[in-house]
Amino acid sequence: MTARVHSASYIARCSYCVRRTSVACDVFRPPGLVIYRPDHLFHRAELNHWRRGASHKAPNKHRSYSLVTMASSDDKSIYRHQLDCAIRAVRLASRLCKRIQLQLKASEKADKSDASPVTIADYGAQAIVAWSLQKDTPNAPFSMVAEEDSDDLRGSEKGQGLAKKITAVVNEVLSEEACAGPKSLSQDDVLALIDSGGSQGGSEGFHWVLDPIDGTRGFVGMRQYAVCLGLLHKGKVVVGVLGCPNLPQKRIEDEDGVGESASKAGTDGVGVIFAAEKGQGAFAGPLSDDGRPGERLQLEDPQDFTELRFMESFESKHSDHSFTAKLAAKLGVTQAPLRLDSQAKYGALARGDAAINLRFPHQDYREKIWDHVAGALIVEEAGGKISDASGAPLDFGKGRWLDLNRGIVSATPAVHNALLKAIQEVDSQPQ
Ligand SMILES: Nc1ncnc2c1ncn2[C@@H]1O[C@H](COP(=O)(O)O)[C@@H](O)[C@H]1OP(=O)(O)O
Ligand SMILES: [Mg+2]
Repeated sequence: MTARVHSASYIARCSYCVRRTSVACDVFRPPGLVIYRPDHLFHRAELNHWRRGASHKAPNKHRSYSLVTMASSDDKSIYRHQLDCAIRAVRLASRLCKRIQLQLKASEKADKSDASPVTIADYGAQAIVAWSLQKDTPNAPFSMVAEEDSDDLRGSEKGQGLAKKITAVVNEVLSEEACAGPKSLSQDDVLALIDSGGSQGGSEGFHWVLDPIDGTRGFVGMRQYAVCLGLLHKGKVVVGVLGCPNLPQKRIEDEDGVGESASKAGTDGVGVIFAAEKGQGAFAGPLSDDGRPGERLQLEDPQDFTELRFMESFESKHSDHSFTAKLAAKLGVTQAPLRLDSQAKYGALARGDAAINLRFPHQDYREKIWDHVAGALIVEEAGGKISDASGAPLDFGKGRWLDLNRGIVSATPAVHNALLKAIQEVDSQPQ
């Protein structure tokens, strides 16, 4: 279909390698569809600049071309680059979390009711993700909707003491990173990085969405937790990454596979990263490897609903276990539920450890977008479905909150349909 194919090169800043570089414009198809080499993606601001007018010149003297519009294939190239940035950020933050959890585990005298280790890990992971994303996209406008802010770290003596410890551990982790350079971050740098997560999000533009440690109770309890990072574009999730340092790399057969798993973190077979890009599938792989995870995930509906298993929160305070038991009975499910903390459940669903993930918080709990953005895309890209309890899609473009009917259900497609029906039936039963 291509009328004529030109090839050209010009100088631009490549946001992949961050250097000024001569880049081939491999294919140019009138009336203006431009496809860039996938390994050299341009900074968004430059793309926008080119986008604005109907007839911009390529940014050097070599040749001029009419870059009329960037087709959606270019958005996809941006997503691919952002996915790589997100994977790097999540791996780095997971390393920080793992380090703190193992210290907590090793300390005989650790006071498990002391909230400071998880606090340090939470803030530290947020700072590291912000640092890594900003480093990888140096000229892009940066917007991040994240759970933490530094208010509690600035005023009191205790807060300042925590800020000092957070800064130390962030620098410790960065000092092992070749790309971090020799300069360490000051306490003010770290607090500013934490506060860069204060965006309100919305349905326009790009927004990173971060839960630095999802499942804080799982983290303290040495069970499951996840570093969860997603990217919204025009209110839709286009990139999702979950770092699950304590999740077995093999499918979980029963709860014994995930009990107190912190001691196994970092050992062979433990620690998984899930990654998905809109329209390009979901993948899983070892958290300790480099690069994109390689195992493609593809969900299939089970033949026999009685054989399937559902997942729910480990904490009964977070999801109504008695309601989910009624739903399971309605579907004819006989297996005991798999109870896991955090969005690790979405990853486990996407790779087929269980066919359903149910979340029915108690009344008055208001969901936040960072608790579902990354996991939702991973489930959908693996071929699953996610919605609220009425079947409505989740709208992540309304700000920091996720307002919905009640509950969030995700499952393989046919099971999801059956679930929505079962919810209606259980709801209409006399109490
Ligand atoms: N009362 C609550 N009801 C429902 N979810 C809650 C409640 N309190 C905290 N959460 C959130 O539930 C998520 C964990 O769910 P699960 O138990 O399924 O792993 C976490 O994001 C946690 O928030 P936070 O991240 O602030 O700890
Ligand atoms: Mg959370």
